[in-house]
Amino acid sequence: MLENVKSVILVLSGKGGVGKSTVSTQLALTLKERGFKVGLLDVDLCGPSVPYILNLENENIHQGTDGWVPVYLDKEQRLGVMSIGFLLKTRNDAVVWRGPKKTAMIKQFLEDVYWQDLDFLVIDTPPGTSDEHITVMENLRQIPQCSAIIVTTPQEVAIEDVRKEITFCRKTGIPILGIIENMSGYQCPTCNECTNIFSSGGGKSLAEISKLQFLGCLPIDVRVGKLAGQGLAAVKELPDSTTSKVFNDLVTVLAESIQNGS
Ligand SMILES: Nc1ncnc2c1ncn2[C@@H]1O[C@H](COP(=O)(O)OP(=O)(O)OP(=O)(O)O)[C@@H](O)[C@H]1O
Ligand code: SF4
Repeated sequence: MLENVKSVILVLSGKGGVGKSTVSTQLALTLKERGFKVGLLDVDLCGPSVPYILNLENENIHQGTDGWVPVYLDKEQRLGVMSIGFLLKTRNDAVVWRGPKKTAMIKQFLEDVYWQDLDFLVIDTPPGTSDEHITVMENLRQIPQCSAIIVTTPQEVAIEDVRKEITFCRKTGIPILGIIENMSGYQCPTCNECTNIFSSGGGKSLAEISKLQFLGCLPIDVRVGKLAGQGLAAVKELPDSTTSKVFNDLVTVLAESIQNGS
């Protein structure tokens, strides 16, 4: 049930492993820290890692009178989480369902979860442009306030996949809020020096070419990697980090967008 949701943010990536779940969870945590009511929906059926990242692996979802009740990270219920991972016995249980069963499950997740009034619903989607993607997109097309953030890494191959993702979004009519470049250089935890291990700037130039907003570069930061499994927000634990700045700036953009109703 999405009637009580003001704004839906899809987090997309052209391929797996680029940090989509890290971005989805840190975005949801930053929104919560900034005082918004947030839902995080993990429909990445290939690798539902959100319960692990938020340290909610032993939690269960249950059916309430109004629908499935999300798992709340905090007593105040400011961040509710729903993931296919809650239905699996262990994180390593691969979801081997075939297409129709997967799409039915995603549809159910979009329609039958009882979200209380939310400012933002962040959706961690499966990588690529698969059937699951199309189901998510088709169901979200009708929501007036739905937009996408695309996550990429600086390398050429990832960028090529992102081009396909942009074309896909444009075809489905979902507005793209912008591009984030993750794993953009290695940030030394001791001196904060950032070293570009591979190339850099690919995400930014792709944003320019595609006439999209560039939402920032997130470096590889081992401290951010270590937050996974603990459910902690980089903006709170590492307030002086580049990661914290990028997420705070992104939330400022999102806050303005719901204020303006755009
Ligand atoms: N900026 C970063 N700094 C340090 N580690 C990172 C960063 N981004 C991601 N990671 C680490 O890289 C790994 C992959 O990240 P994540 O699970 O977020 O990617 P994904 O794109 O969601 O992958 P999948 O497609 O498998 O779901 C994780 O171990 C995560 O902790
Ligand atoms: S300056 Fe270089 S060697 Fe020194 S702590 Fe930073 S990255 Fe490590």
